[in-house]
Amino acid sequence: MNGALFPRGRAVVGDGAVHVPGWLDPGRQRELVEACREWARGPVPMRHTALPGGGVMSVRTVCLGWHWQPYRYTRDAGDVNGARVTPFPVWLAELGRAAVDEAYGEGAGARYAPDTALVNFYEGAARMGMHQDKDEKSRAPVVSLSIGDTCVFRFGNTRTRTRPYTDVELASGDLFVFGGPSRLAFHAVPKVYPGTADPACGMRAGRLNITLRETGLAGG
Ligand SMILES: O=C(O)CCC(=O)C(=O)O
Ligand SMILES: [Fe+2]
Repeated sequence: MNGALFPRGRAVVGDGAVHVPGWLDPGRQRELVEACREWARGPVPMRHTALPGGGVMSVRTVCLGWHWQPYRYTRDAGDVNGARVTPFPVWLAELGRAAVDEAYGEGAGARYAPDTALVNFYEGAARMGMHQDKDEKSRAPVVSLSIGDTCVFRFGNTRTRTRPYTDVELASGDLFVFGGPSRLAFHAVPKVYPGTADPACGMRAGRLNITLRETGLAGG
């Protein structure tokens, strides 16, 4: 229950969108934080993604398996240092399958084969505006894992970047899966609450979010 005064329950936020609070225990969170620290070192360093309009994203991101840059996936990080991205670990795909099982029921994750992860680090005033995850050819679910500070995760609809949407608090250890009719729903992180992370998660400050996806792209 994470010591919360009001234990947060599992919630279906939309058709195919499931929030499972506290899915990762503190030991698993610390392992993921350690892995993220390693991935952030390179060969492609964690960076503020440059946007086509000239701005940069406020979060810092490092990718596994395939490198995402607006708005495509490549093996090499042409917009950073040209290096090939860190391979997608087998154990992370297994965690993804367990997450899909947890969200949709035993066996649902059997064929889930994520081949890319975006690791986002939010510190200070970093946030993320309303967008769809639509650069993947596959429409397999997105698995989202959160560690560190609690945030507001805004989960909207597939038609507009405006209402109706639901604001959900994602805390350290929470799982959120969106697939099926919700796969292309607009979503955002309008706010992170600084200093809300339980130190047992392995982070002193900031928020980590790892999304697992299937690119639907072949080979390498
Ligand atoms: O940080 C989050 O919870 C969401 C991240 C996200 O939407 C993305 O990386 O596309
Ligand atoms: Fe997203």
